[in-house]
Amino acid sequence: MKGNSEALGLLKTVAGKKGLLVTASIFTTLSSLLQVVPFAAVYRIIEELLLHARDIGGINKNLIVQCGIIALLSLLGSLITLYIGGMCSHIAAFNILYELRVRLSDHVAKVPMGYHTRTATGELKKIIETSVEKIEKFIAHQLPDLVTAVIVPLLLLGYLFWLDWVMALVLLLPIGAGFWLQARVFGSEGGQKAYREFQYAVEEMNATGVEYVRGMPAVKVFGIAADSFLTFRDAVTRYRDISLRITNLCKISYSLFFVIIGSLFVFAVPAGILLASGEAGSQSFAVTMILFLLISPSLSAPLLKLLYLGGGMREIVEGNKRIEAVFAEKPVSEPESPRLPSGYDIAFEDVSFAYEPEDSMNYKQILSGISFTARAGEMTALVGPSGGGKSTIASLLLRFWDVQQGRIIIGGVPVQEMGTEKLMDTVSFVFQDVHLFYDTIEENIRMGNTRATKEEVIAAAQTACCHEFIGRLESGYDTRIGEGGTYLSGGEAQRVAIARALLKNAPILVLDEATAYADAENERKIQRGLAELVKGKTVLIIAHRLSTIQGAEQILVVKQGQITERGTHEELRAHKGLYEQMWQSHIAAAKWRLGEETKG
Ligand SMILES: Nc1ncnc2c1ncn2[C@@H]1O[C@H](COP(=O)(O)OP(=O)(O)OP(=O)(O)O)[C@@H](O)[C@H]1O
Repeated sequence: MKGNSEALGLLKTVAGKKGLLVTASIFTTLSSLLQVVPFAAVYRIIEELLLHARDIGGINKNLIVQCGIIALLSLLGSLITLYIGGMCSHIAAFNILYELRVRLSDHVAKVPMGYHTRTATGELKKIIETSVEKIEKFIAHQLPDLVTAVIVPLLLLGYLFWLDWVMALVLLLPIGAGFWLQARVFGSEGGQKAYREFQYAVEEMNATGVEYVRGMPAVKVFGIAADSFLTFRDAVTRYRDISLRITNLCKISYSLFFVIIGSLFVFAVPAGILLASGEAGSQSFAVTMILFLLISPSLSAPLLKLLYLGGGMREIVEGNKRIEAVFAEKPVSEPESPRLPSGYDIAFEDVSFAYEPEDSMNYKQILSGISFTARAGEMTALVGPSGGGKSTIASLLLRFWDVQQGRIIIGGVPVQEMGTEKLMDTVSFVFQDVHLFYDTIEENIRMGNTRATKEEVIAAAQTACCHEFIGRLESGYDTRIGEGGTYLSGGEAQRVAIARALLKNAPILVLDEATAYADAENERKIQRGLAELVKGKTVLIIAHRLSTIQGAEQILVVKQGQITERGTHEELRAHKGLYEQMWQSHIAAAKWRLGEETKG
């Protein structure tokens, strides 16, 4: 049943280009049929030659020329039909590939963030790249090859049976034995399990390899050599072990298959001699014998191809299973008729949340009973110890995850009922770790609003204090990030993100304040950009430096998933709780920094 549904999934993938694929199959079949015609022509020529062996002059030359022309034209026709079939299958394949990649990328952008946290980047990359690529290989190359590899031997065998069924049966026996040996290994439970393990080992090696390369700074800083990077090394070791196991498993059946199928004529010879002894002198038998010897190698080639195609098929069925698994991942739910918010107040009502489901081993309650209102046009700051749940609160507003209990409401409408598009239009997010895409600076800023003109992009960059450093780059706004060693400093990247958000101009702004870029000049510029950005918006800021949020209308202290204190800066200081302790540490740190600076 399971195998069937996988095959069905595969068929579904290719069904979209049915017309082209049927045309490809018809032309490839036609090409296979035409490949057999020269054998019939050769048969007629040999027959004619033997018939007049003692009387060369009596040979019907016209017949021989006709047969030769037929053989040539058939070969030419076979090539042309193969070309047309190949073109159709390639056009179908690249279109399917394109559609599949677009559908996959759209889908992965719609699934909850939980999926991305669970799934290694390398694994997803392999699915979108390699598994999809294999489908192209299958449709464009293997499907026509498969048609040829099945039809040509069937036709040739049919022809041989028609010529001499006993000798054809002698040839069929080793072919049957060869395939039986293969099926015994790869059809067995052990063989299939080994193959599945092999696929997982390849995937794991891919995923850990990507992580290893991405983690190169840590690898270098801590002096971790490739050999001691345990997960990657383990994955490579597992890949080697399973590859050796599979080689061991199929070495006998593979060698026997190769030897038997590759030397079919060897079986035709003794059978022919044995049969000939009964009909010595029969001319037609001699012709048949010669033809058997001629056709046997042509029979071997497509059968050997079938062996490779079998391996390819297994790979794409496995790859397709993974593609199906990505599609099976449920996207974030969308309302049937999205509702528009009537304002931009944010309200968290008794929100509780855990990243893992309750029955999971890793279950941990992250937020419990969070309730607050962030008013439109005001700044609400989230402060508190590391790991308290501040970023989690912010990401729930964007529906990176859905809450398990309670509601998050914007302008009177629960976020689930707004629809993702409207929600994303309503909220801007400036992350602590800014992600810049491999594109020009201009396009990186324009991501905030794809319809913005160049002038608007420049105006946003000016307000966010980026214009100056962009002007210093050789290609200005056309500089491609990551190309020719052009990378931005943390502070510069943060200002590009502010420019993006300015361009988007959404009424709600979530800011994850950067902690790392503390040099005074950068800090001043970031603050200037931010001051412009927050004007008139509902601002939810995750603050690490309390000085930046002193003026906030509301400060929420989040500790161990709960709001433990709330109020303005003055109210919280007067309360003399955790906020006051944090404030004192902040003052002390600021004094220490000032001391260091004056010393320097
Ligand atoms: N994707 C995730 N999957 C599982 N657990 C997570 C995930 N992200 C965060 N957590 C856990 O949730 C808890 C709250 O983390 P969160 O990042 O919200 O805290 P925070 O207050 O923003 O911390 P910081 O100030 O250090 O950024 C932590 O225990 C963290 O380990």
